[in-house]
Amino acid sequence: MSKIPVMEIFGPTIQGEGMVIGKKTMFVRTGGCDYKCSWCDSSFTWDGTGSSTAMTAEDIVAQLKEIGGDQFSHVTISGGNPALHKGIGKLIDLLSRENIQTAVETQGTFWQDWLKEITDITISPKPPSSGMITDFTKLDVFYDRLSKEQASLKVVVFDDTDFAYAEDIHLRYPGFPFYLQVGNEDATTTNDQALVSDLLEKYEWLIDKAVASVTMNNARVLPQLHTLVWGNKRGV
Ligand SMILES: C[S@@+](CC[C@H](N)C(=O)[O-])C[C@H]1O[C@@H](n2cnc3c(N)ncnc32)[C@H](O)[C@@H]1O
Ligand SMILES: Nc1nc2[nH]cc(C(=O)O)c2c(=O)[nH]1
Ligand code: SF4
Ligand SMILES: [Mg+2]
Repeated sequence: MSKIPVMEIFGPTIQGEGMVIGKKTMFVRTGGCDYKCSWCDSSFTWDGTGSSTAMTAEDIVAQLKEIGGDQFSHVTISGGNPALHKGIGKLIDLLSRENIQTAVETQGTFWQDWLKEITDITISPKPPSSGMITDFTKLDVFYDRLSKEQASLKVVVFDDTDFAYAEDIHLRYPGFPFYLQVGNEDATTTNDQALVSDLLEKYEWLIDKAVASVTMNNARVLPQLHTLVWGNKRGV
């Protein structure tokens, strides 16, 4: 049986980003990533500063229940890149048997067949400011294999170059619902007041960019809601 490296399990909280923003959900955060985004807000999953526990799918379900009780019916799997782990297929299976819906956050660099069984898939290709290079042949696979009802694209934007990249992504994959997300430039500060005021300013900037762009006529522009509420706190 293939175990899953788990960094943290938390919730219930609300999904703070993307296609199911506001939805009550539990989170399972896996360890390991094939990217190293310059601004990653979860770098402890891959830079050696955090530690993971190898868990079976059954262990994870048991811990979700221990922490969340019966106060949840949706589980979001994030990371790191959860799509590195084959064993998540079993977890999806166990959760769906209990009528618990699932969501995944991934950058779209690795395919797993279990992705087809996920209710809400957020694919988040990375713009130039991340320092990562997009392999479009890999993203094409996601576009071809996933239904337009279950998946969406979300691009985090820090500057004008990122916005132009977001336009390219949206134009290349017009069938997927498209989300723009405000980038958090300081994912370590504990000065919540300054952070929130800065993020709201960036949100207004991103709204203005989207409003002025014909390409973005069908896009949704979102903040990271959890950051506005809890700042950079972990496990919320
Ligand atoms: C931590 S990642 C984990 C999942 C997967 N590796 C990915 O990037 O899609 C979850 C989401 O947080 C976003 N994110 C990471 N750092 C961020 C930051 N500093 N500001 C805004 N969003 C960020 C990512 O783009 C992604 O959409
Ligand atoms: N509330 C909340 N919403 C989130 N949406 C995506 C998250 C992530 O780190 O992947 C996240 C997170 O860590 N917390
Ligand atoms: S792909 Fe996701 S988890 Fe990996 S470094 Fe980038 S933002 Fe962080
Ligand atoms: Mg996060």
